[in-house]
Amino acid sequence: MMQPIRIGTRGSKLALFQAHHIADLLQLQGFQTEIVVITTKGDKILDVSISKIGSKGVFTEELEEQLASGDVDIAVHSAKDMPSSLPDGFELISYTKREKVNDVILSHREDIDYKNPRKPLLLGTSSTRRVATLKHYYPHVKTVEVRGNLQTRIKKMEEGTCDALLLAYAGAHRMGYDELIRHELSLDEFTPAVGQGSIAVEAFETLDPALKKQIVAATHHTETGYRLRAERSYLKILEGGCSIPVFCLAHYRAGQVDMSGGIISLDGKERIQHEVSGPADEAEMVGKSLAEKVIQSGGDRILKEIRQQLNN
Ligand SMILES: NCc1[nH]cc(CCC(=O)O)c1CC(=O)O
Repeated sequence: MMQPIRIGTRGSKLALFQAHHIADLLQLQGFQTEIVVITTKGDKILDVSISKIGSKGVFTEELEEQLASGDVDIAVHSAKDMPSSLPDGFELISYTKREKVNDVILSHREDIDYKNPRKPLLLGTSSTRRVATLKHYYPHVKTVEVRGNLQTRIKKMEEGTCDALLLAYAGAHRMGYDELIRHELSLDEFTPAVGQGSIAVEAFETLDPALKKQIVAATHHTETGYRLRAERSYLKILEGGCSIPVFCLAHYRAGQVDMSGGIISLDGKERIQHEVSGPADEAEMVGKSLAEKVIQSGGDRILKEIRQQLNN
């Protein structure tokens, strides 16, 4: 009998949900699966903001060690959490069908009105993109850093740390918190982070090519793939780790990718955004052309300033 496909994942509820989703897709094609939980540095360090630890690899390093040693066949991640370049030999081989990509406001309270400057509001988030975007469009909204997994964040909100949380719809939905969603934020203002809403499968170069092909066939969503390739190519040039507020969203339409994306200064004062379109089978080129447009119109200066501010 064939060995089960060993799926490496972090142990958070969201990560396990995502790993089980991949397992389900593989089982539908007749594969046996086994889920292997791996603890990463990022799971252990809870008291320091990720933008200060340096985002690179804190949630992926241990998973990649086990991929390289062959202890697991694939690793499953939120596509959004994956750096734009992976270490040598590693590859994102598939992306699942993308969830709704919006950010949402989650709260037990029903009277959350983020648009009204006369209503004080304290939003919990730990994303520099979301904080800067709020400062830009809704400067009256106060923010407080709330870290940890979704369950921890909700607990902190219940303890009074904040009135509401600003999160990705995808995570809130996967964790079953739909009934707490009070607002779905517009994609024009809160353009999501690259890859938001899709689950990525990572493999090492030693994975058997025939098996790899079957895993891709079982888990990959072609349109999402074009969108994410375009967005990740944009991210690669902007070198935006998750601490740098770059944003980008690609849509797929009749063989084309249409992209909108940019960068926002940490204080929210400057926001650059551009749009590009191009053939989906040249998604990387399209992402690159968007990056060049953003860089040339002042994005390089904003990026430099952000790097300096984060290093202080
Ligand atoms: N930054 C953490 C993270 N990574 C992926 C998700 C949600 C799921 C997704 O976007 O695919 C979240 C939570 C959030 O941003 O609110």
